[in-house]
Formats: sequence, C-alpha cells, structure tokens
Amino acid sequence: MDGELFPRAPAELAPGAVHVPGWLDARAQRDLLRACREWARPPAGLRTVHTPGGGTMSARQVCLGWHWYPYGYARTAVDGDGAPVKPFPDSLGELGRRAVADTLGDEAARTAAYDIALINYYDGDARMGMHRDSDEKADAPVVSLSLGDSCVFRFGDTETRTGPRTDVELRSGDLFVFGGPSRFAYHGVPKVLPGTAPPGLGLTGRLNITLRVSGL
Ligand SMILES: O=C(O)CCC(=O)C(=O)O
Ligand SMILES: [Fe+2]
Repeated sequence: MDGELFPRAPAELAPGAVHVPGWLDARAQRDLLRACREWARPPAGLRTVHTPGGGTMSARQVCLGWHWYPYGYARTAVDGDGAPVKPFPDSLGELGRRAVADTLGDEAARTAAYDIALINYYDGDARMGMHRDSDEKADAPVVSLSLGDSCVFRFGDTETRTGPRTDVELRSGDLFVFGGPSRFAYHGVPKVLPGTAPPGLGLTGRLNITLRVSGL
C-alpha cells in the first residue's frame, strides 16, 4: 500500500514460496476487480461449491480456462449451471509469467503456460481449510493475487495438514507465488479481516485469484 509507515518487504517463506506485498498498484487492482465482476456473471459464473463429503465451501468461486470441482477439472461447470467455462485470457497468462519472473526468475517463468484461473470470493466469515492444490497435472508455480479485505494466509509444509506453518497477512494487491519445492505445500485462509480493503477500491470482502498450469 502506498504511504505505509513501515513498508512491507518481499519475503521468502520457504524455498519457492515468495510473498510480494503491494505487487499490484491501485490501478491494476481496480482493473482486475472490474474483470472479476464480469467473470462472476452467469453463465458459468460465481457459484457455491459443495464437497463430496456433504460440506459447503464458504468461499464462492468462479473459474476460467478449466472448471475446478472437488476434485478435478472439467470444460463445463459440471457442479454449477453446466455451461462452458469462460476462456482463460492472455492478459492473465502474461500477468502470471511476470509474477513468476519477479519472484522465482526468468527461467521458471519461461515454461509456465498458465491456462487456469480460480477466483474465490470471501465474505467476512468465509475461510478456506488447509489443503494442497493437487488436481493439476503440472508442477508450474501457483500465482496468487489478492484484492479487497486482508486475510491471514497460512502456509505449511508439503507433508501434513497439521505440520509446521507460517501465517502471513495478505492485503489487497499482494502477490504470493508457490513453486518448486513448495508447489504442493499445504495452505489455507483461517481468517478474513473485514473492513480492511482499500477505501478507493470499492470491494466489500476479499477476492483471491490463483493462476495455475493444468497440464491437461
Ligand atoms: O484465498 C487464498 O488466498 C488461497 C486460495 C486457495 O488456496 C485456492 O484457491 O486453492
Ligand atoms: Fe489452494
């Protein structure tokens, strides 16, 4: 955020897991939010996700490129309205490669052909339990961008859901990349911090966009 008293510095939480505060400026955040609002519209728009065990995810979701459902990918919103998933835009692919180049280097970025975006919307009570992003058939880094309210993002190890973990606050405009030895690390969002979005953005709640390579 501009004008912060103590600027937050980029940090590597684990090998291949890098947090860059304020990576998107206010303009880029507004543009991405506007696009998310379009993508969230039906058909194949924002939906509530139900898990096979009978649970309901509190974060609602829209997908681009490939439709994620628990636990796989499809070309249509198989657990929603059944419509074809919206295309993955080139602009997000570029953004993903730039994010990887800035955090993990040009070589990692060169091979990352992003083709999936999962966009999660969190209201003040929403959370996401510890999980691994493991339905992709490729090991390219996951690129995560946050908009709106801050959250506590919990990043663990690759072994168990309950292993050692680090909590970081992700704020609007922050980038978090996890690749290499951290690509299949457990992570989650235990808490959103309501009312912390930048006043000028015009978003109540939190959006997180993850860019992924499907390998499909
Ligand atoms: O909201 C976040 O920061 C994380 C989202 C996430 O882990 C996912 O979509 O798989
Ligand atoms: Fe995830």
